Amino acid sequence: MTDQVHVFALPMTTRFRGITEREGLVFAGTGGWGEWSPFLDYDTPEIEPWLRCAEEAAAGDWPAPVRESVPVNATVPAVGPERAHEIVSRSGCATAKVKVADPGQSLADDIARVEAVRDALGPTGRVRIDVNGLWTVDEALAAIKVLDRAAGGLEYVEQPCLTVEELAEVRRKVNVPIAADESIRRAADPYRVRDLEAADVAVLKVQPLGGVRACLRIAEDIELPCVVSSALETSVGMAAGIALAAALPELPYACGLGTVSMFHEDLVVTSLLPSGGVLPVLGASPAPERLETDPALRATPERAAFWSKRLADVLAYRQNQNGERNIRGYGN
Ligand SMILES: O=C(O)CCC(=O)C1=CC=C[C@@H](O)[C@@H]1C(=O)O
Ligand SMILES: [Mg+2]
Repeated sequence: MTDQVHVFALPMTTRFRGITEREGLVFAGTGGWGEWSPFLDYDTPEIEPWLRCAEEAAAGDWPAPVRESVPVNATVPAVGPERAHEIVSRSGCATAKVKVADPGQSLADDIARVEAVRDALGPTGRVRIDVNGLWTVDEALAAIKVLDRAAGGLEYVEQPCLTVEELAEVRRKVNVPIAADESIRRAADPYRVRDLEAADVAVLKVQPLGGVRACLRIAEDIELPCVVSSALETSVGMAAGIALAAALPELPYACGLGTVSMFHEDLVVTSLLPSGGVLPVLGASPAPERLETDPALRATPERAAFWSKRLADVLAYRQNQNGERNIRGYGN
């Protein structure tokens, strides 16, 4: 791996998505820096679009923004009510997304967390929940009713169940809007959500879905209001999510792009952390300056070797698929 590709490992302030450390790699291109940081449990075919997003950023090939800042929601992991209240109060955001249905936790834990978030936001704030597909339809119908009351009204429920068919059934039976996340970014056909009338909102994550331009095409074709959400990127990769939120013709929801706050350290000196509930739109992704000054942010040689092989595997997969061997716009 040449010296323009750096593997990072950042400790997180709290467990989220089952991890407490975030790994990935960044590489320089002619127009900026790309971050390629697919989750470790994703296989080779699924992580290829993540690389296309990083290549687009490194090439500086983002479409023009239509706004200068984007509204951001606070993100509340499956923590206790006191910590949840603190996260939201400190965020400066008027919207909060609350993780619920975390394995090993109870509905009572979720109720307490959601009630604390409502208390922190006040009556005009917006509360959404994210289930990551972990409820059955019956569990969803019961839990949504209870959590809608606990929240003083939910803005929407993200991915209450695993399948598109289950989302559609829940949507027909509840009065709370349904947002589709995994049913879009992990689906062979992201438009089944539209075809089965399974959601009211489409969640777009720029890395899993292959970049800003790819997401704009999905947004145009899926015929649903869209919200942008991160894949827990550092500030280098977060710039791409902001670029997507900045380029969407309509942006009716605060975006889940405040997750750099989950890292103890960041790759850039001026982290992309929301101020007053918004993030500024950047023309290009920022350079990971701190990798030069703080070697502790770099991954171990063993992990760097893991990521080097992961990159080689996805490039070999790409070659088998369509004959391209190198990172687009960047020779190895
Ligand atoms: O949308 C947000 O508020 C933050 C991002 C977020 O919730 C997620 C990021 C990546 C994977 C998941 O853990 C989760 C999600 O499902 O949206
Ligand atoms: Mg989600």
